[in-house]
Amino acid sequence: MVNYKLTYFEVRGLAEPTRQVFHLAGVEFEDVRLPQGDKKWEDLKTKVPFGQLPVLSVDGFEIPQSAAILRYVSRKFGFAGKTPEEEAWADAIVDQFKDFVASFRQVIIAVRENKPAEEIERIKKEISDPAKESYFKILNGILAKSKSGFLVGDSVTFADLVVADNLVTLEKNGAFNRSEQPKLTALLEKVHNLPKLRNYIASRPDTQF
Ligand SMILES: N[C@@H](CCC(=O)N[C@@H](CS)C(=O)NCC(=O)O)C(=O)O
Repeated sequence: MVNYKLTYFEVRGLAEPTRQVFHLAGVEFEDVRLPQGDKKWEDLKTKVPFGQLPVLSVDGFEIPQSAAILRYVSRKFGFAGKTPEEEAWADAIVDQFKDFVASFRQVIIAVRENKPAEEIERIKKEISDPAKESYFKILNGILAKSKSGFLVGDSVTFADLVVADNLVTLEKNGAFNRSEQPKLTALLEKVHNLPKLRNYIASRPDTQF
């Protein structure tokens, strides 16, 4: 049996879609969640391939970078799309998600740097709000044409997991309102009600990110 160990911090963040692929596939893995500020991290940081987490160890072979890890497990367990074209669409949606997240990073940095509230509001209005509008429009357009209710093809892919988990984060941080987004809400609920995910979602640690 292959030994999988996924190491990350005590949040959903960049590791959550990969955790969900393991649950969907019914494949056992060690889900290591280091508490923020854990002293172990100082030492581990010098040892992991790119000095950051998440890292997936596969029988001791370490893979860094969350997107590479997620694609690797999704391909291996059948959640990457059923054809090269579906795989390309799953990748495209995740790339679009990354563009959107980049717009939010500026708000997070401004908050961290204790920038005045007006400055944070300005960044939101000029960068994050239009980016969210465009991202939601793209996703709604895809879902309007989807027969399955999933973003790609007729079954769940890692693109659905990435988008759904980000909707959770947006909702927890006041940037996603279910009553305003029926299609995205249906996607989120569809993913969370997948029989192999339902129990995990209900029992996982509740975190802001
Ligand atoms: N592009 C990388 C980013 C990884 C990253 O930023 N990891 C953060 C946690 S979300 C980290 O390891 N922070 C601790 C540090 O840099 O010391 C990925 O997607 O895996």
